[in-house]
Amino acid sequence: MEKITPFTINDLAKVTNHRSGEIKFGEKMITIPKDSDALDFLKASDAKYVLFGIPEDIGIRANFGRPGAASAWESAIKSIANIQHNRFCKGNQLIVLGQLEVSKEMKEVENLDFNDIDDRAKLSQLVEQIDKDVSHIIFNIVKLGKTPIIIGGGHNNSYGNIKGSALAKGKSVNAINFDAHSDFRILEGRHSGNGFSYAYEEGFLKKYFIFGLHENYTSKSVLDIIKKIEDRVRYNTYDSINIRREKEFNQEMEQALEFINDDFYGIEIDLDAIPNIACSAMTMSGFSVEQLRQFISFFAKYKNATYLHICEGAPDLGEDKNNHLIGKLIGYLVTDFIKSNQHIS
Ligand SMILES: N=CN[C@@H](CCC(=O)O)C(=O)O
Repeated sequence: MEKITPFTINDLAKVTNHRSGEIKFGEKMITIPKDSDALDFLKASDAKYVLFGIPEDIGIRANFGRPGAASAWESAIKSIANIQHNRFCKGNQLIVLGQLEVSKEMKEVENLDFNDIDDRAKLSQLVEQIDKDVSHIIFNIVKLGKTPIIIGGGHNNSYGNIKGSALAKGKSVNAINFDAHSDFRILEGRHSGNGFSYAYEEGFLKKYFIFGLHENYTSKSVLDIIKKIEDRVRYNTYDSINIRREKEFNQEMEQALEFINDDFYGIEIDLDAIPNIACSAMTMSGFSVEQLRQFISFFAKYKNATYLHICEGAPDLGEDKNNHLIGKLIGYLVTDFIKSNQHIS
């Protein structure tokens, strides 16, 4: 776990806005004490959820996307620290582990150009390095029986989440992905558009359900590939649910659950499925924030739910005056997950 920059009690105090008569998450969340071994501390702690940030957008750069997702972690932790600790949700269920140390890599990619073949190869190599670190950290958290809540970063990190979970569980795992895109693109070198196809190909991902694909942004070749493996990879489309109303949102969630709930599963949330959220692939059409919150609440309430990953939000691509909103949204999603999951032992 040497690639983690811990989030200290002082860091937490700095982002918590104290108000008399109120108790904020930042006053109750648990941090790893200085000089203590993170794994030993996690093992001894009663808290079930481990919050971990991945402040990178290298996978997005390697996918010809718009950088900015590296800023989501800072925005999210500031918002989460200021959620009220009360009877509905308690801050002391959360251990703030810290963030993946990627500052050197982020510096290295600053001037790389996707259109240059050598630069592109370099970007993919760095994504592979991040994959190793993420899978190692997720492996350790899941192995201890804890539930990681991961704030990205690009959707390339689905690979490390799935691999780490599979290694910890000793078998391949399932995933449900709330996303406008399949991220099941060809194995052309790692980037944010092929985390699931690499995890599938390498035997870490067993069954995969993509919830709410945007028909306009899914290629014929990906649709053809998925069709051939429909015993293991299924999807529905946003257009068929919310536009043409051929399918019903709640029934679709039930069907997706039936598909993935035969084993451990990860919950993957790509914020580019939600309209007007600053993201690399920002959209004006998609499921509402309420539908996303209901989705997380629904899939979190089963014992097979192994982790939550929220990614691709990019406050740095948003309006200056309201760049706290993505963090605030992530705060809602994190607490929706915990509220629904906390009763499972
Ligand atoms: N994680 C996002 N993946 C999408 C991005 C699409 C885009 O940049 O337009 C994909 O590769 O399909």
